[in-house]
Amino acid sequence: MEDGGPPPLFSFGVIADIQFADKDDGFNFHRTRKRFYRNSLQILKNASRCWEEEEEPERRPAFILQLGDIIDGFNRELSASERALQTVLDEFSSCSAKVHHVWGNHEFYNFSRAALFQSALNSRDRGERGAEDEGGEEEGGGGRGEEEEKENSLEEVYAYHFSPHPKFRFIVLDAYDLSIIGRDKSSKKFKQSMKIITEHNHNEELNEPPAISPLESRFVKYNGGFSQDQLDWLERVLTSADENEEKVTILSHLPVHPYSTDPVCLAWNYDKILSMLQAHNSVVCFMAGHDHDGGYHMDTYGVHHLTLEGVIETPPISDAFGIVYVYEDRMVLQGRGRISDRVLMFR
Ligand SMILES: Nc1ccn([C@@H]2O[C@H](COP(=O)(O)OP(=O)(O)OC[C@H](O)CO)[C@@H](O)[C@H]2O)c(=O)n1
Repeated sequence: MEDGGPPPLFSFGVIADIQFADKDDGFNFHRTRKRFYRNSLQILKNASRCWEEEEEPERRPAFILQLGDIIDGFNRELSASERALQTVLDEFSSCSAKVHHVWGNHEFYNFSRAALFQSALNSRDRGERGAEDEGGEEEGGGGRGEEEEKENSLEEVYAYHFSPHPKFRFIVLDAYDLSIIGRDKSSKKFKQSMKIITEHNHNEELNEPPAISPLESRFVKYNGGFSQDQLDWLERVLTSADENEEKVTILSHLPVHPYSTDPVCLAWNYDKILSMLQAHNSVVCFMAGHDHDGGYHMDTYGVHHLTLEGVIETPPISDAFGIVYVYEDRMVLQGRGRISDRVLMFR
């Protein structure tokens, strides 16, 4: 694809739901899909090799997007979370590009939110602007008390943005900002999240989807949503991107368009974020993981919703990763294995 034309402006690698565990193959909850826990590392090796093989500087990934669920929750019960994470990170480090990590449900099965902030999975650089830097507070903050500091740390959001090339911006979102996994039970956000989920899901087991309608099925414990603070921050970042005529790609573990995924994998308040994306001309693409079958939809506003097929449910004869080549007017996804090639024209 694109042979003989001008080189891209820059390129990046994509991969989702690696869910590595040093464990024999198994199945998803309903035993409809096989999960290849060990082979997922082999697919990551294939990806690293492929990303490193690119020789032309503009085609070599400038960065990698890891869309969440880097190791499987089973590691927790095997007391192997740290070891498994290190194994996967070692594999990523054989690749010279910086990895931007998105957090998914399996991150929270293995680690507390506080531990994640301290870990290598916090890929936000010092220079990158995050949600708490742009909260609209007066400079100096007015001298917060100890209690307020404690409360704020419980409410922390893992969301930031970066610009790898003039006029292009990538935004990492925290889709488990509102969630009953990963939030401290004493936090306001946990209580708010419990209220949201129990208003919609009356099952004793909150991982069991409500059967009222396909869209309502998203109110499960293994999903989450975006707090109003995070949405307000995103609104400000997108307004600034519109003014600067940037092209914005948003990254989240959870998809937000019902046609880009099985609705059971949607973010709880997908509708709020969707209308915001559609109102900002700068937004060109929303990338997610979580639904291991993958999905794609270009909405009526021309925003591309790409849900990447998960490594964990990819049989050893195949692959699941890609390289995206970015041009002035489009992004060209070259997929490997079960990920399809796609041309994503900018609106
Ligand atoms: N009906 C269900 C479904 C799941 N569970 C339990 O919920 C946890 C998370 O499920 P799991 O399928 O492992 O989550 P993934 O993020 O790997 O996959 C998301 C989508 O399924 C991909 O398409 C787990 O503990 C299940 O046992 C449940 O109790 N009841």
